[in-house]
Amino acid sequence: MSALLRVEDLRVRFRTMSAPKALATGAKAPFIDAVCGVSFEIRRGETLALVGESGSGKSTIARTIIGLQRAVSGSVSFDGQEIEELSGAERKPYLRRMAMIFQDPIGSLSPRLTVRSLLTEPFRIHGLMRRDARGDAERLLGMVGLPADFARRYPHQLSGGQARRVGIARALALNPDLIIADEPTAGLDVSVQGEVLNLLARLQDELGMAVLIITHNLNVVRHMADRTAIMYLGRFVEVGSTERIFEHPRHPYTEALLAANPEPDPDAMLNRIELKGEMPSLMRRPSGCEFHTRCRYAQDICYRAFPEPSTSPDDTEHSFRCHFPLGRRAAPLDARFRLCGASGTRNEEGRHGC
Ligand SMILES: Nc1ncnc2c1ncn2[C@@H]1O[C@H](COP(=O)(O)OP(=O)(O)OP(=O)(O)O)[C@@H](O)[C@H]1O
Repeated sequence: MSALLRVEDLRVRFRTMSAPKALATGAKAPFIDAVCGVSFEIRRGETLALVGESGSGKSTIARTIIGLQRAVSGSVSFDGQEIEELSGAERKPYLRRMAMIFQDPIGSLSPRLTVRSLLTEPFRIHGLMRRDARGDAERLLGMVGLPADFARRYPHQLSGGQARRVGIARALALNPDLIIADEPTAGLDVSVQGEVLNLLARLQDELGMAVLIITHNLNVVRHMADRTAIMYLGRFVEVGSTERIFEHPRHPYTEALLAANPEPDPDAMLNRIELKGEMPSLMRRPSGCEFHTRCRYAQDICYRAFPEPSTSPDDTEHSFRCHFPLGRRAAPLDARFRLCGASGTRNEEGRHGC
C-alpha cells in the first residue's frame, strides 16, 4: 500500500545562542541537531508510535510535519506530494488533512474561546464556510462522548479528560487522514487515560485515519500502535512492528526501555535491566554509537564507529542501529557491565551536530 506520509532524511536544528554571543563566548556549539536524518512512512489507517526519553526529538518531528517547524534538510511528503515544494496557498489543502492533538489538554485550548468556537475554528482558519456552526460543534462533541451543552463552556470549566476530548474533537473537525497525538494521555488520571485511548482507537476504527502517536508510555504503544520507532538523540535506533519490538527487541536501548515498563513480564529477562545514567546533551553527542555511554554491552568499536542500520533476516521491516544487536551478542560477561554509568564518561571531546 502506498504511504500516506513519507518523511525522508529529516534534519531539524535549533540555535542555542545567537551567532554574536557564540562568537563572543567562543562556544563551539551554537546549535543542536534535535532531529538527525530521520526517515519513515505511515500508511493509510496505520498507527505508528514514536517512543523515547524526553528531549529525543519526538515533538520536533511532529511539529515539522505539520509545518510549525522548518527542517534544515530532508522532506515531508503527504499523499505523494512533497509539502516544501508548495506555496503557502497550495499547502493548505494538504495541511488540512493532518491534525495535531497537543500535549497539554487544557493549556493547548485557547482560554478565551468557548468550546463551540474552539471546535469550529478549524473551518474558519481554512476558509471553509459552514451554514450550521452550532450543529458542527454538537456533532463533534457527540463523536467524543460529550453532551451538546458543553459547547458553551470555556476551557477552565473542563476537567483534564474533558479538555482532552475537546482537543480530539477539534482535531477531527476537518475529517483528517492523519492525526498526530503528542502524549495524548499525559497529565490525566490513569482511569481517564484508558478512556481516552479507547476513544482514539474507536474513532480510528470508525473513521479510518492514520495516527502518529508520541508517548513515553509503552503500555499506550502496546494498546495503540501497529509499528513503533524508538528514538535516541534525534535518531531512530530501532523500528519495527510493535509486536517485534516488544517480543524481539534488537537494540539495547529498546531492551532497557521495555525493562523500565511498569508492567513488565515477570518471567522476562528484561526485568533485570536498568537504564543507567542520563541521556547525553545534544551539545555533546557521544562518538561512535551514541548510546555507548549507557550501554551495558558496549565494546571498543561502539566508541569509534557509528553503526549503520541493519534489518532482521526474517523481517525486513524490522531495522536497528547496533554493532551487537540482541540475539547475536558475543561479548564476554565482564565486558558487558564495565560501561554502565553516567553519560559522557568516554566522551571528553564531545561532538555536536550529526
Ligand atoms: N524551539 C526550540 N528551540 C531550541 N531548542 C528546542 C526547541 N524545541 C525543542 N528544542 C530542543 O530540541 C530537543 C528535542 O526536543 P523535543 O521537544 O522534540 O523532544 P521530545 O522527545 O518531544 O521531548 P518530550 O518528550 O519532553 O516532549 C530538546 O533538546 C529540546 O530542548
